Amino acid sequence: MAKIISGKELSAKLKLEMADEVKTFPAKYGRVPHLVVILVGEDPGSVSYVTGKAKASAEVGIRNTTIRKPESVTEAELLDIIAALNLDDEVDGILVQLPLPKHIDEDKVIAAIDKSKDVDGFHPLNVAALWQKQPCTLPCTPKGILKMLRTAGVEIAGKRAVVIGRSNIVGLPVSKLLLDANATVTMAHSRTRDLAEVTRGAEILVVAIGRPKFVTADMVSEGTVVIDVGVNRDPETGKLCGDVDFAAVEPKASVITPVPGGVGPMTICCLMENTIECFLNKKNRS
Ligand SMILES: Nc1nc(=O)c2c([nH]1)NC[C@@H]1CN(c3ccc(C(=O)N[C@@H](CCC(=O)O)C(=O)O)cc3)C=[N+]21
Repeated sequence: MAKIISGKELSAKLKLEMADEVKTFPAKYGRVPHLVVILVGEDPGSVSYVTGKAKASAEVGIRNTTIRKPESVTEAELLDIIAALNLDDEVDGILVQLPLPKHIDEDKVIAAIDKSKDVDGFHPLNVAALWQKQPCTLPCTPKGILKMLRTAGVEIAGKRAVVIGRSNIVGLPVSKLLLDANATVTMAHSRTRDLAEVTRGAEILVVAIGRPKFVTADMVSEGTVVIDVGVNRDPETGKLCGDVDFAAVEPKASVITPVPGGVGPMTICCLMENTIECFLNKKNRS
């Protein structure tokens, strides 16, 4: 039987702690932190995530503005909105929900956000700072994963960690954080030969490839710590499921995260934390 790390419970506890802190801000700083989320289009997944972010903001006492634009919005219009938010002293965090429609250059939009308001940690200057071990805003999902590992008492130093997936938002940064925590990190992906052989060597396995129930019991060794970053629809049941076949893998794992209720809520929790950090950095600069 594995120990199941509940991201839902951990994030609830952390949000309460943040709410206590945010309560003290109006007296100290004259206002609470303000997060602006930009949502383009009507994708039900994106709408649901953005709703989750607004709900968490309310719980923590963070002011949340969601700007909704139609799928047809132009890149220029989006860049104008970001430029105005960059200049607005009452805005601490800017998040552009991804993915964006194909006619918009995502990299250009992310780079347009002021680094000091980049609560996602996606800006090239934040990415560079992460890889140079300089102070930076950490991307929310990798940050949440490390928090879960620490809370569960998982020792990282010296361990063999395997990360499946090499995206800018999860695979690459979580690999870097594990490396900084002194794990020996293998970055595996869709083109890795003998993937099961590689994953069987993992003591910590982080899965972020976006394929429902991709990791099966034969790919995991007894006692492995399994972190499931997937948010997929099960093609058979239509229910939310991870990249890991939880029912099959859980009995072999020592520690495992569920979907839903695992990494997802921690991602949102870290977004709240990053918004508070950006707010405090600004207040301490002025
Ligand atoms: N600029 C940007 N920043 C992001 O952080 C970002 C993004 N774009 N685009 C999409 C991905 C995905 N993501 C999730 C956040 C929370 C849950 C989450 O809380 N999931 C719940 C279930 C939610 C449900 O029921 O649909 C859970 O796992 O328990 C999932 C996925 C953030 N992302």
